[in-house]
Amino acid sequence: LLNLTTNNKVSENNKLPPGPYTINNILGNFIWLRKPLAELEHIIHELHVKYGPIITIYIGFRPSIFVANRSLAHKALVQNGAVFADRPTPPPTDAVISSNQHNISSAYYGPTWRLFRHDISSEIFHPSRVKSYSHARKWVLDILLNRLDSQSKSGKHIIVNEDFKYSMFCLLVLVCFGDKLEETQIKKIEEVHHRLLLSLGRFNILNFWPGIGRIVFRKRWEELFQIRRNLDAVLRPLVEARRKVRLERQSKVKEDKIVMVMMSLLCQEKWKLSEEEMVSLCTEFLIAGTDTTSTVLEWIMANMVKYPQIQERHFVEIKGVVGDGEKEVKEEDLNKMPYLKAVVLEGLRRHPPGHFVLPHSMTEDVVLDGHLVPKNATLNFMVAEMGRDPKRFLNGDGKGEVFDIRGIKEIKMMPFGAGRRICPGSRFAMLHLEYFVSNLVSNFAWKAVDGDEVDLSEKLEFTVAMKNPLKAHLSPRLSMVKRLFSVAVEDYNS
Ligand code: HEM
Repeated sequence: LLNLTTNNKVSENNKLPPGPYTINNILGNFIWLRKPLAELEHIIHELHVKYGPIITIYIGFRPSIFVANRSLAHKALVQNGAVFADRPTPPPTDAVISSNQHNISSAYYGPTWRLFRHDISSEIFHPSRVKSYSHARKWVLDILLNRLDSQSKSGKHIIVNEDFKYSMFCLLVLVCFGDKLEETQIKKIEEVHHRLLLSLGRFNILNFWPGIGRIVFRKRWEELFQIRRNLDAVLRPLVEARRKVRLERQSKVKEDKIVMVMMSLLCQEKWKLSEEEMVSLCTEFLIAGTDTTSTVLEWIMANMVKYPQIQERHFVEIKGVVGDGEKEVKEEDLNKMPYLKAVVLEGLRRHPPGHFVLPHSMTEDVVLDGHLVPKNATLNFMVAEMGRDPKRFLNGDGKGEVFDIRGIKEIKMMPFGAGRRICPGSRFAMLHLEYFVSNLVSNFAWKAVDGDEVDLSEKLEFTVAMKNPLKAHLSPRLSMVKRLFSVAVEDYNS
């Protein structure tokens, strides 16, 4: 019925979207596999200019189709969401970390994915639940402000990216395990995840002819298994401890409902997870949420430093909402700040942490824009390119319609993806971005380092990060009373 009504029916006339390689050749595959991702993005852009908004290349042994057009993305992901919501079989190295697709991002579009996704959306990312982690956000904000404050006292500039990453990581650890862990414990968990992220690129080659690769690249495989063992070693004790707490609390169901965190969810009988699988889901949660959010935070603050008028306008907005003398911007204040929301959206539009979404695949052969999109292909979307449309997100008076980041009616940009596989943490991430940006501006005046302009060039790490990390001078903001007092003291002294 869907095929008939949307004209997606495959006929013999439908061919793969155009592209440079129409036959699946081994040499071609190898060339693509050896290209760094950043270079690949540039080449795919050039191919779109030459062949149009939907193209095919061969990466690995199957056709890879790329879409660069927002309305085509909407047609696929939103209007025909179910057909385009599958994931390709992950490469063998991914299976080691994801415990054979026992996580949300790599699971096929089927009952396991539906169960994970439904529960995590309703129990962890539901607006009321997201609100209930406000104590965690305040705790982490205080850690971050204290770190920045003590560094700012030295009078030297600060490089903030490690502090941002650490804060986001602490926040997610708290939402994952429900306890304030010791700093040494958090550091250990962070270290193994960091090591995993750093090594991911090196493991790509293992997926090319994995059979032979197991012999030729024996040491690198061993390195991957060692990372998996390290993850197990730091996370399993926490998983076991949480399981115990849950057993002890079984008679007090209500209490457990209040402290619903990721681990409570994983321990549910219906999920039937082994400890190894729980570790994989925790790792996915921590990895998916940390670098993505902290990178965008750094990009937004970099723009605030480079364009002081944006920082000033937001500071005036803060003063209009929280009042003088009050430094903390509370979560309930955020909805009264349309300019802040526009700044965060603009940050996501210009600097999405992923320039592509995760690879999609199709549940059946289907037609998109007159082209065949076969079941065995992978499909991806040019997120960064789509966002470079020069539209802005603030309506004239700042009080108009709220911008829909999920792109249900129309996709204007898609930093979180769109449709059924849209990032389930998008609301959570947006709240964190707004809360941290606003409090960072409210507590400190951010200034560029003399002679060292903010450089907005990009570098591909796990996310697309700043090539030259943000450096800034931070000076604590004073309230009006304190400001008048310090001027009076200065006058008196002089
Ligand atoms: C600024 C922050 C973030 C950005 C820009 C972002 C972006 C994305 C994107 C582009 C996808 C792929 C969508 C697709 O394949 O079509 C995704 C998937 C996902 N994200 Fe996020 N994300 C962010 C934060 C988070 C956070 C905080 C979490 C959780 C703690 C999270 C968890 C996930 C998961 C589990 C998936 C897989 C969804 C699925 O396959 O069904 N993300 N995200």
